[in-house]
Amino acid sequence: MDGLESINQYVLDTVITADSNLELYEMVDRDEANAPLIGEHEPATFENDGHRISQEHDNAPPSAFIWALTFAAGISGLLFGYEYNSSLHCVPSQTSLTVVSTGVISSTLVSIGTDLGHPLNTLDKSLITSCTSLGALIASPITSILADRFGRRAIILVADVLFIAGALGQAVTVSVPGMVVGRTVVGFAVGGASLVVPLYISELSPSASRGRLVTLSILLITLGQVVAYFIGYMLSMQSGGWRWMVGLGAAPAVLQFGLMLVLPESPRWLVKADKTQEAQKILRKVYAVKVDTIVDKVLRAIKTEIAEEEATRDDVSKAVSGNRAQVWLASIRNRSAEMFHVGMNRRALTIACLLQGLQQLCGFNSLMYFSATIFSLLGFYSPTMTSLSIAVTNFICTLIALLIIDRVGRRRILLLSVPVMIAGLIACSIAYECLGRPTLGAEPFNKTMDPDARSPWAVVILIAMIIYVCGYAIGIGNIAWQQSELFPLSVRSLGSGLATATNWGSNFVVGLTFLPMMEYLTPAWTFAVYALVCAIGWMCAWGIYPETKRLGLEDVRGLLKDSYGVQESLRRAKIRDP
Ligand SMILES: O[C@H]1[C@H](O)[C@@H](O)[C@H](O)[C@@H](O)[C@H]1O
Repeated sequence: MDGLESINQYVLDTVITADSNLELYEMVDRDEANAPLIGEHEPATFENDGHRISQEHDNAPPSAFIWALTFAAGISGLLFGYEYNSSLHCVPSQTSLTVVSTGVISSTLVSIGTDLGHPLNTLDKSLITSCTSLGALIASPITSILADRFGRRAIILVADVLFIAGALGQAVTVSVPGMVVGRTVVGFAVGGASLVVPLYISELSPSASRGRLVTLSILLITLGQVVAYFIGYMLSMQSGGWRWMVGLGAAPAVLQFGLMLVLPESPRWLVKADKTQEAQKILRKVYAVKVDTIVDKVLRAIKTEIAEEEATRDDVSKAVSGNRAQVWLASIRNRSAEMFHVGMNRRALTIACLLQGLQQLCGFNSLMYFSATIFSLLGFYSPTMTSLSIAVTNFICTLIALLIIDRVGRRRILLLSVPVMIAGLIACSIAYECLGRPTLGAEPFNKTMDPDARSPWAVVILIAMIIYVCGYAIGIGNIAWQQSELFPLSVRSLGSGLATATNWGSNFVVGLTFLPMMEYLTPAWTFAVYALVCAIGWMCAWGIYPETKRLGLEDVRGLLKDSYGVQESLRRAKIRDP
């Protein structure tokens, strides 16, 4: 047995023979902290008993407790999808493109009309539709800091209160400023929840089902979007139906608030907050085990990670003194410095921002929100139903992603699905071109087509859009939200917050540029630009996104220590999944 093997053996022995007595963890000293963790750094560990233990556990299905917890936390996703979509159903968009289509059956299902004191002008409409994304953009980095200080669960509870206040505020408002305030409050809730829910779920999930469980919360976003269509459609005949539409968002938030009161905090956050006993209790429920071997292993890995982080922090940052606020501010400064100065954290941030940027800059949301308009311009009899097919496809394909993500792997799914998106976009672009510029080109882009004169190319566009949505939903639509697993505990919340802000920032940019691009660049070129964005994103992901399926959260950082670890991750994935 050489030196390395004996260290591994030592680690294994400690893990295998450890009883549940937590004093063991108080013994984590520097030497132990330096030893490679099971599954980390050294390939040899994958062939020994440690791997067997972890595989046995890995293959066990997630416990009923963790499914229930994920559903409860995922209600935020439902709210995110529903609330975000509902404003787009209530407010006609600001350009002639939609104004014309409202005359047909438009994406504007339940219109505000003059209910806010006067007919909405362009500025009102822009403010109402954009303040939610802006609120989310501001809230996500701030929330990331608060989630470290107060815990993940506390943030979900606060987000629920904001969802309720924002939804009710919008439902009763009689003025445009009131609506803008309501939507901004909802934006804060969406920003906070979209960051913290995947973070909370990934910190609670067993490694082997982490991908699936995080994807469940994304599935609920897509369900929220479908529900928004249905409710909008059902309320479209009633005057003031929009008030019900936005106000209904409060109901799931009340339910989630109640559920979250009885659900536990993230065990990783608890260990960091020196509440190891509590963390151990939660992990036992998560893994549904009577014997503590796996629970001990996970706890030990978390403790070791924290010990390693402490050891690498310089003395100046450790020696912060002053009142509580000063210490807190200093710790935020230190964490930000750690985020950007430590290579492994910087690499994690680059990957996470790349994926979130790609998720939005590929144009998906604008295409989805304006699909009814586009379909009415293309001469479909029922554009609302046609665009509902897009939302339903998004939901079904996210469900497929949920079923395969932990088996096929994030990287592989992403690299296979982005080309499908590109194919769909190029087909859309060509079909628009073939449809002929005089009808849908730069000048009369907003001219509605007579259904009887509908060209077969319109059907090609519908099919191509569905292909694009399939690629999106199976891949980047949910893979970007696996972001939290890339970061070590000390910067996990901050890193996820910055990546989430990249998502909302890009969402905002696409929202602003989509319609001008459609009008001035023509639809064909707009689709071509999105295809180019996807191609660039694919190349970057191919170069820097490692495979993380089934790796423990504490193991992922080992991959990014000295490089992006793509080759190493593929080698490990092969060993884990021969
Ligand atoms: O992951 C979600 C999901 O794919 C939604 O359908 C989309 O609207 C969101 O922007 C995205 O973040």
